[in-house]
Amino acid sequence: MELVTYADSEMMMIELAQRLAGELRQALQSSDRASLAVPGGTTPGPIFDSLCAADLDWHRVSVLLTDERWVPEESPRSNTRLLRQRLLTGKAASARYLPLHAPTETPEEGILPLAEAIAEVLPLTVCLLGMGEDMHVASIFPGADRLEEALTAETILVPMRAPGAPEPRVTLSAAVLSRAISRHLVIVGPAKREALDRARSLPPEEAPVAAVLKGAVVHWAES
Ligand SMILES: O=C(O)[C@H](O)[C@@H](O)[C@H](O)[C@H](O)COP(=O)(O)O
Repeated sequence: MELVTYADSEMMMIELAQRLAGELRQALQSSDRASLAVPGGTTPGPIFDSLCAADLDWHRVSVLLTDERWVPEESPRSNTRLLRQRLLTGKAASARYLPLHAPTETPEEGILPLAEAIAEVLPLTVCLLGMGEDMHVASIFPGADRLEEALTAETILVPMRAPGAPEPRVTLSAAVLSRAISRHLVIVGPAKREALDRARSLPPEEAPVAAVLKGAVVHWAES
């Protein structure tokens, strides 16, 4: 992996948005379509605010989440809601959105058609990832019920229940995430930097992020 450090997170978010847009633009020069997977959580909002204004053929881009909490879109915990408010707006409003949530009670009941639609845009052209201090990536948590499947199976989408996650989740598998043509991990603060350093010498069962680090670019700002 490559580590890029920034003087402050505000600059990092702007530069990273430009880089992601540049990679998508370049991919669209040689392909009809490109795909972009992004995380939810609290970190990527400012990246979305810049990226949604990028000048590119958004109607040829499929956008999806790396993982979603199984909650209705009206919930403040919904990553879809974050995406609609801050990424799928402005110029990016014409992107094709591939949902990771369906109105069923459990993810098991709803994910099959979602996974079939995602299969059509693989491998991902560009994948942005976040990471938790517990070294989870997307919703692949240490101690989760289907951790092994998410780390080793060829499945596209895996339902997940984890001790640290208040509701069921659905996540792209490590197989899908690690095959993205371009992979970026964005983290802020000393605690996440320490977690990243720890993860580099741990097996993915203990530090799931380790499964996607090879060939990735990590972007870090102290604050
Ligand atoms: O839905 C989510 O929570 C995410 O996609 C998740 O993988 C996130 O990237 C990390 O938990 C970091 O979250 P923060 O950015 O909030 O620290």
